[in-house]
Order: sequence, then C-alpha cells, then structure tokens
Amino acid sequence: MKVIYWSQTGNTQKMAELIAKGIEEGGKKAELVELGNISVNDLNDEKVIILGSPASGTEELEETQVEPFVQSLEGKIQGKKVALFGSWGWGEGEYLTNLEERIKSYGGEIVGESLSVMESPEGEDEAKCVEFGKLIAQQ
Ligand SMILES: Cc1cc2nc3c(=O)[nH]c(=O)nc-3n(C[C@H](O)[C@H](O)[C@H](O)COP(=O)(O)O)c2cc1C
Repeated sequence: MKVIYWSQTGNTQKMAELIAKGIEEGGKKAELVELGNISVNDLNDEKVIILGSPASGTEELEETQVEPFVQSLEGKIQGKKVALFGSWGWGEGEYLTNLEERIKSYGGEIVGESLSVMESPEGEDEAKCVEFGKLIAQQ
C-alpha cells in the first residue's frame, strides 16, 4: 500500500511513518511516497488511496504539490476508498474536514475517520496513527 504524503516540517511525515508501521503490523506491505513523485495514474491498482497533508494557507492545502494532486483526483476516484490524515497547528483540523467533503464530492469513499493531530504526533496520537494504519490494512 502506498502512503502518499506531503510535509513541510516533518509532522505529517512522522504520521505517515507510523501509519506505514500500522499497515505492516496489519499484514500488508507499506511504501512511503512523497507527493511530487506520484500521479493519480499510478494508483489504479491501489485498493486505498492514502493521503497525508498538513494544514496550509488558511485552512487550505499547500498549493504547489498537494492542491494540484487533489484536483487531479476529480473524476478518477468514483467508488474508490480514500484514507486521509495530516497535521495542523491551530485550526483543529478544519482543513481536513474540508478535504474529506471534497473527496466525497469526487465520489471517493472515506476510510474510517480521517486522522488529524496537532503538530507532531506524540504519545496517544502516535498510537492513533498506528491503529489507523491497521484499519487501512483491513480494507
Ligand atoms: C504557511 C503555513 C500555513 C499554515 N496554515 C495553517 C492553517 O491554516 N491551520 C492550521 O491549523 N495550521 C496551519 N499551519 C500549521 C501547520 O499545519 C502545522 O505546523 C503542521 O504540523 C505542519 O505539518 P508538517 O510538519 O507536516 O508540514 C500552517 C503552517 C504554515 C507554515
């Protein structure tokens, strides 16, 4: 399974690594892929699109990599499972709720509850990331 992420200061990356660990613990292979190195056309064989992004702008997505990638999903993910995660600083993860709505409007099916944490995942949040990975592995 490909864990696709973008991260400016490493927080979402740490989440991606923990989710990958959970996927492996759940019995599937996990590969970390930084956004910019993949396009939607590489994901046809993926059972789940796993995407991690921090909050940027004003509850927005980073505009050079993340926003264009999400835009490229429109019309291509009807009925596809999508697992979303990411880190935020002060907005309580509102940007991820917005992203979830967007993915649903593209026909994507959200896996579980999208996982957002404040800044770097520590303690309980680390465990939540691993658990989310295990849930993804079951899809
Ligand atoms: C340019 C910029 C814009 C940001 N905008 C938001 C925002 O709108 N809402 C929010 O909750 N956090 C915002 N943040 C905080 C980051 O989302 C937060 O620090 C996050 O942990 C960064 O994740 P990363 O280490 O994966 O890049 C912003 C940070 C930067 C640098």
